[in-house]
Amino acid sequence: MELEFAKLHGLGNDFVVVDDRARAIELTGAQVRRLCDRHIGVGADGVILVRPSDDPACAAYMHYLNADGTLAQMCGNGVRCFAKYLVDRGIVPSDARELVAGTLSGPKPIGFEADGDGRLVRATVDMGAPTLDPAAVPVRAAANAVSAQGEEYVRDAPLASPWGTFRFTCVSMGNPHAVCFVDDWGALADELFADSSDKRLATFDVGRVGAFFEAHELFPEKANVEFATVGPQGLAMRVHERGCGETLACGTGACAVQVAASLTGRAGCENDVELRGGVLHIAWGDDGRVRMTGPAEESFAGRTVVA
Ligand SMILES: N[C@H](CCC[C@H](N)C(=O)O)C(=O)O
Repeated sequence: MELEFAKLHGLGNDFVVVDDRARAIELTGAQVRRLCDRHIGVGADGVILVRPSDDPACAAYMHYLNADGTLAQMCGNGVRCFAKYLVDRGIVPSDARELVAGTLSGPKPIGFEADGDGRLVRATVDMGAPTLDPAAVPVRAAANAVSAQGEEYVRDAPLASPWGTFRFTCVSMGNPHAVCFVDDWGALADELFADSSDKRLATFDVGRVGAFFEAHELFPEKANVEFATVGPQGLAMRVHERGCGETLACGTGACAVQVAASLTGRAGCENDVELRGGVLHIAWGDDGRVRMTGPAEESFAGRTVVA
């Protein structure tokens, strides 16, 4: 099958975007994996199919597939790229300055800035309210689920691993996240985010450690795994994504880190979140909704064949 595609990214979290408004494309897991392969395919962290929405309020529907071919409920960087795809191609007028994206985790209102050529530059996505109920994240209830603001959630749950015990706070942004703050690791926190040649950095492989917890029995639908720290400039994180591996950025992950930092008293409700690919601004509002602001860029467009 021949596919026309556009390659877009949000802070280096990159996607193959395909216009499927004709609702004519069904990709197998093998086809998605081939498209995302960085040697024999286009190369990406995921595939976005732009589909018609059943909801008249939505400009279109984002069907998101991870690089391993699995379906995901939401993609924060992806939905900004999805909006850019719609605006840059005139599917949504650039002077509209807002649109609603349909997603598996519900409609997401998006406000955007366009440049003089009518191309989307930055967007603020209303990601909705986080879900903390363990059964809904989902995460198997852990002994240390604590009540906070009348809610039960999994807070700093200790999980053993070959590399030591990590404590996770579990949040859903439509998709499951396990957030570990390394602030109590002292020096390792700095090395985790520095390009240190220190041997401990070599042994602490975010991808390897993340993969261990991604598939942990505590997470029935697996989990996106974030390692974060709190600094004077705000929050910093690295992420191992479910169905993908370590990525340069993760929008829902940055939202989950912000929520977990606030819940556990480590930070206020609005921060810059530094990722390897750049900075997102995340605000958890008084209305309980999380808003994410960041860029979206198009790298190239092309045509490819998937068997
Ligand atoms: N791997 C995620 C989906 C992509 C999320 C990420 N790319 C983002 O920007 O939110 C999952 O399986 O839930």
